[in-house]
Amino acid sequence: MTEQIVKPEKPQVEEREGEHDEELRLRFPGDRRAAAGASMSASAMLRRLPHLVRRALALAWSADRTSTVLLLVCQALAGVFGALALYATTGTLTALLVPGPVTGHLRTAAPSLLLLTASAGLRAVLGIAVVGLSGRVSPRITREAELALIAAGCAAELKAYDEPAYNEQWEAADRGASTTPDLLSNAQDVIASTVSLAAAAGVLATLHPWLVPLLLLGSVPTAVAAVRTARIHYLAAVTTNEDRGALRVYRWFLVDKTRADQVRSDQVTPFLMAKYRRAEAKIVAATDRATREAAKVSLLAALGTGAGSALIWGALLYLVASGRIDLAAAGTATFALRTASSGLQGLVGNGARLYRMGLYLDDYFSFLDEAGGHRINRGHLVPAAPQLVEVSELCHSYPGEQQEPALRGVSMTLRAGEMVAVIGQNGSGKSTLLKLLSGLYLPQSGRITWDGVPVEELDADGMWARVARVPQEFARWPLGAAENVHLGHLTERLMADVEEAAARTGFDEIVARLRSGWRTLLAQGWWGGAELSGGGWQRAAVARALYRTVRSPGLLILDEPTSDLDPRAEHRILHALRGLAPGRITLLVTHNIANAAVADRVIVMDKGRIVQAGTWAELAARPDGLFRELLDLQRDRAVPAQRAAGD
Ligand SMILES: Nc1ncnc2c1ncn2[C@@H]1O[C@H](COP(=O)(O)OP(=O)(O)OP(=O)(O)O)[C@@H](O)[C@H]1O
Repeated sequence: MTEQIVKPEKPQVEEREGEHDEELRLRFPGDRRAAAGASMSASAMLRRLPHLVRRALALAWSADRTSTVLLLVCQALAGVFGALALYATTGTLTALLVPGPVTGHLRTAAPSLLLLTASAGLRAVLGIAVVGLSGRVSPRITREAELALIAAGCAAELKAYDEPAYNEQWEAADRGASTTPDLLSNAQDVIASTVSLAAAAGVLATLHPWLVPLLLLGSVPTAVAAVRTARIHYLAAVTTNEDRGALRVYRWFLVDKTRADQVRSDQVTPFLMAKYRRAEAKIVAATDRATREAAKVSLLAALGTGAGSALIWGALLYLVASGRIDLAAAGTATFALRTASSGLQGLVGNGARLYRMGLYLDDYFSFLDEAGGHRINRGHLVPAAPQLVEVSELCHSYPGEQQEPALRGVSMTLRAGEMVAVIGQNGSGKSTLLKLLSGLYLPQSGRITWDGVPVEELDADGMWARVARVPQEFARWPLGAAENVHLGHLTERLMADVEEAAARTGFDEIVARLRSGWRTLLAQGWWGGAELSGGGWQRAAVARALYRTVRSPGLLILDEPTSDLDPRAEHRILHALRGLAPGRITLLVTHNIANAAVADRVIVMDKGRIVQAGTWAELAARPDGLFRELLDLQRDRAVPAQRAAGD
């Protein structure tokens, strides 16, 4: 009998938005930033601009001094030659437009013509130099801005990442960083337009005193509209922050290698794509709204500008008709007016762009200064490896209305040479406790002291230098096998220490099977890269912590370090931990109650509290309590059917 092959149906996607269809929200709320942007008036921005331009110049300076100086010089000279060319043009026109034989006029106009040709030529050459130098400086500024942003991000306290506001500030700063090189070129354009406008206005002023005020009056609608539309677009960008953040997250989850298998086997693509489309639709709607609003403003401005033009050309006609200026002067004025209005338009357009960039850059530089208000700012005492760590009444809550406190009044004492196992159900606060003991979070209430000194008074880097840890979700660094162990912390016996740490976890056996051994890049998908098994990566993570103990850290903190390991590898690591225990404080979180027996003491956590403590044997001997319950459950492997059969 043959089985019929049925074409599988495409998975149906729930398109409806309901209570079970949550969108990514509130992680990137843009409302507060939008309010801040909306309240930043053009005059306030005008006051801040010199400061922002100075900082952008400082970035350019640190990126490439020579090119920055050359760029500024070339830009200034181009402006000067532009102005000279304009004066020479008006001189030429004045000489040519007077009545009489043209040959005579040509002779009179010759010096102006010569000046015009030379100035225009030099300006063109300088313009090319400016483009070339900008092309050189811009990518360097981008890199410099990016590095400064990354450094500021790394200088923030870990708790910042739990705050939605921090993510919002990071997003805004990231966008600001990408506008830094544009700010410089835009500032140059503003300078160039100003020079050209000033030159043309100078010419107009000599022809008749009315012309300049009229010209400026006529440009008011364009200027107001330019600033308003800049703000409209900025606000549209800011209020769609969370949706753009969501797009990035969906995109990343859909295309990243680490989840590629689940994307396929769970057939999640249509579902996430639908969410992607919904987020994108919101951005498009906001952008369309902004475009419509901006178009209305521009239309009104165009009407105003038209009226302004009519006014100035009417005034010029009146001046000629009433004999206040002659025909030659009128010709010159026409030319100067065209130059002036194109300079003015450039000034207004670039000024408005500068204003908009200023809003973004303000976000960027504020983040650099404060790391989103979370810059690490602790004491300066550099600690030695602690002999005694005391914890008293420690509490910790993560931000968010949904969150119960993760730790509620934890007290404990840890002594050098002691190994303590921490067990408890999921969410009982074990990892949070380890993060506080590692100095990654500071106590919100209660105290942690190292040899009597509160952790707030210790230098953060000095503290972390004393800690070796295996986090629950350890990094799979896209680095070489040896680099994955030493992470750039080089010891005198570098490879011997790396190999020794690896031998304690069995990572050495895995490396021995790699074609390029310790030099193998652990990043599949890159040339020469290799991928490890889950257990292989965990062995590397534990080897990394053990390598750090070579530099004698005082705390060895391991959060489920053997969860992915086979029994042989697990046994080897527990054995190694026991061997390393003298001389340091070792903390081991494990869900395998049997493994906790390697520790001198076991503490049991429940709902953020320590509910039991003692040696493994003492706790196991008690007839009740959470430890006993968890142990019994772990030992009970008879499924109900087997039990029934045994009855
Ligand atoms: N970064 C975070 N932001 C918000 N809440 C968090 C964060 N990390 C942990 N929590 C919450 O804090 C509580 C304690 O979490 P923790 O990870 O410390 O528990 P745990 O005992 O290590 O759990 P598990 O055994 O599942 O690893 C949980 O309710 C968890 O949802």
